[in-house]
Amino acid sequence: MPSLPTCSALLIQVRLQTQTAYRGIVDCVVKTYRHESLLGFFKGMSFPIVSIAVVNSVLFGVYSNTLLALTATSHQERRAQPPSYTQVFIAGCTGGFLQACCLAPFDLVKVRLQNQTEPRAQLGSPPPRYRGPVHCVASIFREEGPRGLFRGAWALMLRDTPTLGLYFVTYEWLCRQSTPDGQNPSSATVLVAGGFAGTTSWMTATPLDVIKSRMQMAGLKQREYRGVLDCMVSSARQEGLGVFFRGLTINSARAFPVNAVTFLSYEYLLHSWA
Ligand SMILES: C[N+](C)(C)CCCC[C@H](N)C(=O)O
Repeated sequence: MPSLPTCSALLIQVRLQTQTAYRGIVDCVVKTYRHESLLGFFKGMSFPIVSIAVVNSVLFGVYSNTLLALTATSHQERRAQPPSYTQVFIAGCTGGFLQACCLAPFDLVKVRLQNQTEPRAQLGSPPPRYRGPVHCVASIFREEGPRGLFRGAWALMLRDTPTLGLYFVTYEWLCRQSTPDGQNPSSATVLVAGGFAGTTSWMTATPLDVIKSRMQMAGLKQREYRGVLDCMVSSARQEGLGVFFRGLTINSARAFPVNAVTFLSYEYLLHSWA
């Protein structure tokens, strides 16, 4: 997960969405590398390494337990009596909503650190605003209050609730399309269906992802927004409708391999524990 391609994709996505200094993906990569060296691409990634495990357990745990409650069929019986897509969607939305609550403060810290463009500490150069994740949490707490740690949380919940519903529906649908009735999907099917589920979900999530990142940066140097709607309207007025698609390419490309592996691990764990 914390590989160079993954970290760079996440960093570039956030910078393209919240800063106007870059002309596109390549320009952002070049400027980051020149100014901050290879290490610059890993900025803000130490917290996500911890939070990914927590957040994914909440998402998949809540999803499968909600499905269990809705259908009253255990995981083993599920291939013979598959849940309806509405049930899958509701369970996905529930998982998405609760994972967003856990993700909010971690994601805020990640975005703030990723947006620091200062090169690594050099003698005589002014230090960056945040020295690291813990210092970042403490500074936000001090400067913006405890609620400051949940800046952008509403936008995050709006982004994740429906799009994670769609995530599980896409996955289930693709698996059922390519698997004979009553059988378990093959590993190849799981990888492809998981990949497409990630890409579809990220494509639909991108407009609100831009708004979420901008709201997380507000309170620092950028202007304050009155809410999600205000941020949408003023971003679109100033930069045109294209603003809602910033980071789309990079989000969807990164999502394929990441979610292919995520679903393969999920299916593997379900079968080895059930
Ligand atoms: C809902 N939204 C599209 C935002 C995320 C869905 C996929 C989550 C996964 N951990 C990933 O990072 O790709």
